[in-house]
Amino acid sequence: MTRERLSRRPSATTTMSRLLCRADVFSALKAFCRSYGVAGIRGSSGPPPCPQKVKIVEVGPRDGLQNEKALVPTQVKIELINRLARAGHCAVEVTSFVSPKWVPQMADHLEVVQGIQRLTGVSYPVLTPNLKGFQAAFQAGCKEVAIFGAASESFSQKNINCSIAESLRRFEGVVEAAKRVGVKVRGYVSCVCGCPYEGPISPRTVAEVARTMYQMGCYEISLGDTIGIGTPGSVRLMLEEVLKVLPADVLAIHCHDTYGQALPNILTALQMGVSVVDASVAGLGGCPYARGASGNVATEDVVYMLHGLHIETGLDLDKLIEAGNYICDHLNRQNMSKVSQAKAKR
Ligand SMILES: CC(C)(COP(=O)([O-])OP(=O)([O-])OC[C@H]1O[C@@H](n2cnc3c(N)ncnc32)[C@H](O)[C@@H]1OP(=O)([O-])[O-])[C@@H](O)C(=O)NCCC(=O)NCCSC(=O)C[C@@](C)(O)CC(=O)[O-]
Repeated sequence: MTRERLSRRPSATTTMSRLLCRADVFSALKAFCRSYGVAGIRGSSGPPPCPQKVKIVEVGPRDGLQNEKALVPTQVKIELINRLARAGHCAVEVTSFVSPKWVPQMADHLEVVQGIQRLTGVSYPVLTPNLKGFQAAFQAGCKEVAIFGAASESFSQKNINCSIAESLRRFEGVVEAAKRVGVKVRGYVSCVCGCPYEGPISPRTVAEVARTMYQMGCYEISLGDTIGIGTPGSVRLMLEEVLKVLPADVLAIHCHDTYGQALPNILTALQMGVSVVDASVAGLGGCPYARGASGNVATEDVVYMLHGLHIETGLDLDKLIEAGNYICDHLNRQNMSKVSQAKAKR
């Protein structure tokens, strides 16, 4: 070994202090992981139990656009949906068959479902709050619908103008009608980590509403942190309760990013066995009846994280970014995806 290389070697004391320093950081990380129940730091509790494949349900054209102030032209919505399907999505939620007085942005639901180019293997669910919405969606050729309930009484009243119990009665009618004609039904439960009107929501209520909707006949229950208030800690507590009554493989997680917690919350759900994630291209979104709700987690950011974890999504990130930029150009608004922003600067 040359003198120069020898002189670059750290002394035994330096090496020891570096190791000690690393040991401190490592045990701090392990303590953090234990207290927040995050597996995956080697030496704590083994490798992260994340699924190898994750299904992403793209909700941008519905959840993303329902809150836009200016009406988005129908042709732009159709082009967005087609681009999202071509990016590799297997599920794109396209619109809502709700009252146009309540959500004017979704009033063109019929034109949207009839205008899109349907790709084989892709499902195009729509929201239906009641039988009227279901019948219109079915007549328009929809093969999958979603009913949307809540774990908060106040939110249920504000969003669909009825109590939780009444909403469940209405949903029963929708699910029965759907079963008769072979239409698949997905269920949403909103406010699973908190409500904009009531504050904290009991995980037991979330579990109860989720179980009732599943037993009714929904094939999957999407748990919505409507105002993005959850943290990995509260998401874990909520999921622990839901997992007492439903298996992880019938659950999806639906996170808004109001407090910047969406990605860690999703990771927590994945580590608890959930393998379906709702996301919205370019981070569009918010609920018109949830004051303070910001956009959903950006699909591009979820895909970047999942691919970084070697988890398959079937999505082409570049095409997704192009779809996000396409809609942001039309809306004349900033793309909220951190990944798209970073790539734009390179
Ligand atoms: C549920 C209703 C209709 C009740 O609203 P209502 O006023 O109680 O309904 P109604 O039965 O008394 O009827 C009133 C009028 O609405 C019409 N109507 C009745 N039903 C329909 C229908 N399906 N489609 C079209 N029109 C309908 C009906 O025909 C009548 O028309 P009018 O006689 O006045 O001309 C209303 O509250 C509504 O449309 N709410 C939708 C709210 C909404 O879409 N919110 C956003 C989606 S939820 C969300 O974003 C959260 C989620 C899913 O992403 C997950 C998360 O983040 O947590």
